[in-house]
Amino acid sequence: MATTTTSTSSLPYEKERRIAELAVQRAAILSKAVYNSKVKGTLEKSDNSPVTIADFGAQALVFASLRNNFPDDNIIGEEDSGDLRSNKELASLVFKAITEAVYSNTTGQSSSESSSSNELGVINNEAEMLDLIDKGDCTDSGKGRVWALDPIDGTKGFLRGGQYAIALGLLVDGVVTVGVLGCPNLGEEGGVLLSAVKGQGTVVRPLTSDFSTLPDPSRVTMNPITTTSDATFCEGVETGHSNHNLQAKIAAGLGITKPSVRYDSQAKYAALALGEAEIYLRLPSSMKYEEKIWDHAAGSLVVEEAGGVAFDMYGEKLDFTTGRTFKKNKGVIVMPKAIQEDVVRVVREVAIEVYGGKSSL
Ligand SMILES: Nc1ncnc2c1ncn2[C@@H]1O[C@H](COP(=O)(O)OS(=O)(=O)O)[C@@H](OP(=O)(O)O)[C@H]1O
Ligand SMILES: [Mg+2]
Ligand SMILES: [Mg+2]
Ligand SMILES: [Mg+2]
Repeated sequence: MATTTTSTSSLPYEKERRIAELAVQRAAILSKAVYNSKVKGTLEKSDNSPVTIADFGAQALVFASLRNNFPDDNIIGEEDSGDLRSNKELASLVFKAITEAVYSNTTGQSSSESSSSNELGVINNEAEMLDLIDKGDCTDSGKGRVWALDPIDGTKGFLRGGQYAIALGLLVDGVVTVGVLGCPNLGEEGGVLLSAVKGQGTVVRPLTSDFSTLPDPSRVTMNPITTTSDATFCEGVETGHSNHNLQAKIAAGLGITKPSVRYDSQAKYAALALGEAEIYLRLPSSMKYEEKIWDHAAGSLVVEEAGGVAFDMYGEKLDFTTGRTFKKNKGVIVMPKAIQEDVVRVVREVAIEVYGGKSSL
């Protein structure tokens, strides 16, 4: 990892970055508390994917911070309160988890929390929590300021003690302008918090258990490789989310022989920004699946500001203007700028051969 210390001064989107970092850090503290408790409250959603107390609680906490500081902004969030309104017992467990992890005196964090809780927003009761969770129902991502939140990305990874991320991005007229990724199981003990503002680079800090503190940032840049055969892939763990056989074919085309790093969630983007790997490939297992914008907003900016690019599998820019899901993109490839031509050429050829051209979308 290449790091240099940066200094802070008044910059565009400074407040957005700071509030987003603190909000993600607070949600990370909650997620760790849920992981360490016996009750995870896991439910299966209609698409057969899991959701837990940590997903609902993190969404409520981050939205409390956004509503408190940027009340006019729109929000897109992965979760809604439907499953909690029909399961009062689970709703109470989510509120209890938030209260114990964030507001209770027993955590030893109450003094720092009380000084920052006004700024980060307080959730007073269960009804307020349920209403907050539903603030993420925006469907238009293309105009004005819209936050995109994945409260727990990689819920399966979270449940098995693997990688997961709390991912928050701010779109301004459909362009990702601020991106924050909290990765509690990545890098150093306690995890890392990465953030980027468009045009200002990417920084990393340790995630702390102190609600009001952001440790000093260090600048991060992707590994400056210039030859594809020097690259390591970062791939998903879940075989159903990405076509790993095709990825092997692409590896051969690029001369890549090193074993892939396998992580759940947007921790893959973080791994690239931190120099643990160089190429992230996500080829669709089904052309019917539309990628969610909250699975890529924060991560794509974190990588781009560290010297990379994020495209679809046809080598075109990710278009975040199409609502809650990508309608004009299939598959995602991420790499350092220096090798983008070679990677795009090889992936595009395979994509056209296997899935058909872009006109088939
Ligand atoms: N079929 C299919 N194809 C592609 N993606 C899917 C699919 N089904 C689910 N999802 C989304 O994958 C998100 C988790 O992605 P991961 O990066 O952790 O998966 S993987 O490890 O790379 O396979 C996961 O995010 P979370 O629900 O936040 O965990 C889903 O939004
Ligand atoms: Mg999910
Ligand atoms: Mg996700
Ligand atoms: Mg999620």
